[in-house]
Amino acid sequence: MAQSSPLILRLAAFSINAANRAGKIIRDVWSQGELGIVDKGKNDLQTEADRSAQRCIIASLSRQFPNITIIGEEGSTNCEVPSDWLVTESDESLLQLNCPKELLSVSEKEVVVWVDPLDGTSEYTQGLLEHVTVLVGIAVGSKAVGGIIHQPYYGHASGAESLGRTLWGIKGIGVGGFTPILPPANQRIIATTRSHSNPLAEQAIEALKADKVLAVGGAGHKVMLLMEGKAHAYVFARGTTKRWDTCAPEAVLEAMGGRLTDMRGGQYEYDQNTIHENTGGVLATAKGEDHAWYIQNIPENVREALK
Ligand SMILES: Nc1ncnc2c1ncn2[C@@H]1O[C@H](COP(=O)(O)O)[C@@H](OP(=O)(O)O)[C@H]1O
Ligand SMILES: [Mg+2]
Ligand SMILES: [Mg+2]
Ligand SMILES: [Mg+2]
Repeated sequence: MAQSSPLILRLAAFSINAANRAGKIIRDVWSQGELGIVDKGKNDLQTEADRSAQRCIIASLSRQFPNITIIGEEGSTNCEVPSDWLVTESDESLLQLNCPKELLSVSEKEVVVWVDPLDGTSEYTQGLLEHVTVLVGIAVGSKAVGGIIHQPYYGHASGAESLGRTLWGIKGIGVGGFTPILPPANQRIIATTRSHSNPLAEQAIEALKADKVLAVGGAGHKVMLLMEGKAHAYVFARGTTKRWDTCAPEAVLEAMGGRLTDMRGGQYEYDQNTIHENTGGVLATAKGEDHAWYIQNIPENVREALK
């Protein structure tokens, strides 16, 4: 790895390969057919794919970057992993990018990486494989600055021979791995949860009078819909996603001009001492300038409930 590249670029370049490796583990667990499902709470599933993908990512990252803080959804994990899960190479194309001044001299101690090894577990267990993503979010201080979203089953529905793609974004640099498309003007398409709604979350969606509501799995998947012009907003008026669900999606979306905040427009913090719950819900827009409209049109009782 080119040691001369700034840490943020080396970390993002390495995380791309780690997320790709985790995606292969997710496909392997699925095709072997033993999902090993555990319910961590109420409708809060974990599978062997979540556990193994997290071990792969954390073991690989912590060997390469021993002084960064890594927080993964599936808790502290045993870092002894099969040798073929250990990633050692990076996606070289990122190392040549121009790094913005404010990120040039970031040190490992300032970095927190938020890992969601498998986002959309509920949908994964039901075979809705295109909803699944692997999320690696990079925070400096309390800000989400970079994100990797790997979609292990991209191409599955169209019968593609080689599956998977990896999207990335770094604030101040831009995005890669896909072509950003703005959603159609004069329409309102809203993406929301498929498996974790409640009456308050439904009330918020109804108040926004969408032309179409897309109820799909995964925070990563919903933000991808915004980035590819398939939805205008992602609205989830419930405080049950966590920082690893939003760190990478926020960074990639904001690197291309969108926004992701709580339902009142407040930015989440991603430093190592922050709480994990996104207690204020999730509001993301493809065009950041639309954000204020959504905040204004979300009923006051919903915003109050998510304080
Ligand atoms: N009530 C709840 N309980 C557990 N997890 C929840 C939840 N509401 C949202 N989440 C998690 O937030 C992410 C996005 O939710 P959704 O797909 O419903 O929009 C998923 O991440 P994971 O699949 O990584 O756990 C989901 O499990
Ligand atoms: Mg989960
Ligand atoms: Mg998740
Ligand atoms: Mg997960």
